[in-house]
Parts: sequence; C-alpha cells; structure tokens
Amino acid sequence: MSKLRVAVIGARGRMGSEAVRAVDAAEDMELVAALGRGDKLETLTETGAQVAVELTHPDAVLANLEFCVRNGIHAVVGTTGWTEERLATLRDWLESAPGTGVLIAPNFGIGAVLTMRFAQQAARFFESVEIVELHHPNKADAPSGTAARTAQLIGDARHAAGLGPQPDATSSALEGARGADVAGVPVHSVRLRGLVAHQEVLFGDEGEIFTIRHDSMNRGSFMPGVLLGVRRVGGAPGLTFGLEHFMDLDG
Ligand SMILES: NC(=O)C1=CN([C@@H]2O[C@H](COP(=O)(O)OP(=O)(O)OC[C@H]3O[C@@H](n4cnc5c(N)ncnc54)[C@H](O)[C@@H]3O)[C@@H](O)[C@H]2O)C=CC1
Ligand SMILES: O=C(O)C1=N[C@H](C(=O)O)C[C@H](O)C1
Repeated sequence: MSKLRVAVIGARGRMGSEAVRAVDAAEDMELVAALGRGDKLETLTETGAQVAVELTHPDAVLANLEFCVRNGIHAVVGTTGWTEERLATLRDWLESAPGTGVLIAPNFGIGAVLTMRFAQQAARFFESVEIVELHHPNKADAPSGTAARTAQLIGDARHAAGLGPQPDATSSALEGARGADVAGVPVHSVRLRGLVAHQEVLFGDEGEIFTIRHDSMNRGSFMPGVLLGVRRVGGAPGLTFGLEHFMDLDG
C-alpha cells in the first residue's frame, strides 16, 4: 500500500518538530516536506504532499490554508485563533475545492477532547461554571483555543437548556479580575514557566463542586491525535471542527 505523503508547516516550532518526528515514525506515512517560516509554500506541490499539518501562528495560518485548499492539499490544523469570520473565509475557499478536507482541532489530546465532551454534558446541571486554563509563557494567544471552544460548548448547552446568566454579584472589580467572558463563561488564563497545557472546568451548585481537569505533560501527548487527523482528513471533504468527529466517543 502506498504511503500518505505528509508535510509539516511550522516544522521547527514546539509542536511542529514533534509532528515531524511522529510523521517520520509512522509506517503508513512519508514526510515529504518540513517547512519553517520563510520557506516557500510551493514546496508542498513540488513534493506532491497530500496532507499538510499546520502548526504555526494565528497570523500565518489562513494564508497557509488558502494555498493548501487552492491546490487540493488536505490540512490538519492545530493552530489557534479561529473566529467565525475566519472560519467563513475558509469555508468559502473549500466550496471551490470539492474533495479537499480541512480538520481544525482546538486540541489533539484525547483527554482534552473528552474534557470538552464531559463539560458539554455537565453544563445544564450546574448553576455556576468557570474555566481556568494554564499554559507555558511562550504561548501567543489567550485564552487558549481549547478554553474558548469549551466555553462555547458550555454556553450553547446552557442556552439550549434554558439557563440564564450565572449569578455574580460583583459590582466593583479590577479590570481582568473576573477573566474573559466567552459565551457567558468566565475564562481565566495562567501563564507559568514549567507548564505545558492544562485546563480545569469548575462547575458549582448548592453544596457541591464538580471539577474536570486535563493535563498535557508533554507535546508527545498530542501526536496520536495529529496522526489520526492525518489518516482521516482525506475522507472528510469540507471543514471538520474538532477531533471528536474522527473519534467514536459513544462507542
Ligand atoms: N491543537 C493542539 O492540540 C495544539 C495547538 N497548538 C497551537 O499550535 C500553534 C503553534 O504552537 P507552538 O508549536 O507552541 O508554537 P511555536 O512558536 O513553538 O512554533 C510555531 C512555528 O511556526 C513557525 N512559523 C510562523 N509563521 C510561519 C509560516 N508562515 N510558515 C511556516 N512556519 C511559520 C515559527 O517560526 C515557529 O517555528 C499555536 O497556535 C498553538 O496554540 C499547540 C499545541 C497543541
Ligand atoms: O499553545 C499551546 O501550547 C496549546 N495550544 C492549544 C490551545 O490554545 O488550546 C492546545 C493546547 O492547549 C496547547
């Protein structure tokens, strides 16, 4: 069986270098290109890449994906910074490229995907909810893509269940003290040397607290998810948002 021809964009970064190693070690894949900042995207077409793994920066990801989609190269994207407007732009490009698939995974960690699912399930049962995400201090964005996605899923579930805003009597606060409001959920971002990627979702109601916590101790933890995405994205034309769509969570 022929191997999947895979490229990594952002190959010299923390995640990209790990992805290069993982793709290289996968028996069903061939690493055909490892692009860093300043390298030409044309290398992707010249090397016949079938799937590109995109792990760069929110400012760079759209241009890289435009090139991939216009050239029929499937993409597995870990880069953060997605807004509805950016997603709409990407969907427009994909409409003109039937057969091309893009997976955007806010988090490739299996435990992080489960955290999001469990938080979504728990949302309607608790009056209060807050998210604390904790990352290394070199991270470019805050809140994390994972926390933003988790908050959105919780906010949507609360709305669907008819829950109103959560109680909060704060009438005076230093700016930022209550975190960022994402879909009605306060999100607090910690940046601390020594951390990799961590998240706590705290649910509260009268007399009980329910906490869901996930810790990525190293970036190797993301690689099974990256490889799953690479194997599956070619069979999923259009935009897939979230690795859970390639996992049998209810099985
Ligand atoms: N979805 C997930 O599970 C994960 C996502 N991330 C996200 O992945 C992204 C990268 O994270 P890190 O690897 O920690 O960052 P990093 O800063 O270590 O690496 C990014 C690399 O991309 C390069 N780069 C920037 N612009 C480029 C361009 N136009 N073309 C090619 N290379 C370019 C940089 O020079 C750098 O080497 C971030 O958005 C981060 O939040 C990080 C970890 C897990
Ligand atoms: O930058 C990181 O490190 C991570 N970014 C992603 C995010 O913003 O959610 C995924 C993970 O948290 C690590």
